[in-house]
Amino acid sequence: MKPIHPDKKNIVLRTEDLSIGYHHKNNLEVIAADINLKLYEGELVGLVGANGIGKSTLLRTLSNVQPALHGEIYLSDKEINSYKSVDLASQLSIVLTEKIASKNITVQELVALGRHPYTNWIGKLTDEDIDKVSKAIEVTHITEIINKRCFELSDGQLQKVLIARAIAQDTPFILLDEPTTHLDVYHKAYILKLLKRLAFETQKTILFSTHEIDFAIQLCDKMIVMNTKGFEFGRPKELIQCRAFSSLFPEDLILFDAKTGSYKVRN
Ligand SMILES: Nc1ncnc2c1ncn2[C@@H]1O[C@H](COP(=O)(O)OP(=O)(O)OP(=O)(O)O)[C@@H](O)[C@H]1O
Repeated sequence: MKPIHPDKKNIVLRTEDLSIGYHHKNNLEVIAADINLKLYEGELVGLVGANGIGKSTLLRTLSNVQPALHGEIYLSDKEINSYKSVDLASQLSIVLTEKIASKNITVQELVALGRHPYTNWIGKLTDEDIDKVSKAIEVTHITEIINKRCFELSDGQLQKVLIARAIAQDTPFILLDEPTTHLDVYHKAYILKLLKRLAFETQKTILFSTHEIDFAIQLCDKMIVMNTKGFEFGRPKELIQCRAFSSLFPEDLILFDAKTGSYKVRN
């Protein structure tokens, strides 16, 4: 597939003056403010930042799991709060690091749950649903484990199955919270390359949070770097040039090496 010229791509997610955070009794805890983002179709976007900086809070707010403190979120040009939940599920899929409620179901059944927004009230799958489930299983390379029950899976296998469920859901926008936690270095790269391929081949917009900053720099089209002063958004090369990664952590222990795009421990 040929890459589409950026000017011809549609905006899938847009935020206007978004503030995220929490209500504590009479106080507001603002985690980040003035977030103005535009994510286009076909982009793989990595969200990075130190522990507790607000990555999960941002992902939960963008997926309408928790309310924004201020500002607007537009998904496919429609304000996110104005979607009925079944319509939102056809626009947006979320992969969280949550435990599966019923681990007794098979991999095939779990992936098929991704078709839930499109099935009738008894959940009967049409030929199109079955086709989408098969394709999701194929692209995530989980064919060999489809009959396993979810409690039998390793963390890495389960992670791939949850991604397959999101692919079967076939939404223009996919959000993933730390999809590579618990994976070995090979499978971290495998999952991130799979997301990259998906964004490119299916023109979906994929936003994921990660602590694998060096992999994200190598693979992402754009990145969001959250820090204590706010956030920076752009192509990895531009972010390296404006020293966004250098100021991410205190420099007493580790230093960002702009040449290799990775952190080095100070001697
Ligand atoms: N449900 C909650 N109620 C109140 N405060 C919360 C809640 N969840 C998270 N926070 C606070 O919001 C801030 C951001 O947390 P968040 O989980 O978004 O960070 P994160 O960047 O995803 O962290 P990590 O990399 O450690 O997963 C933290 O100070 C956290 O204590």
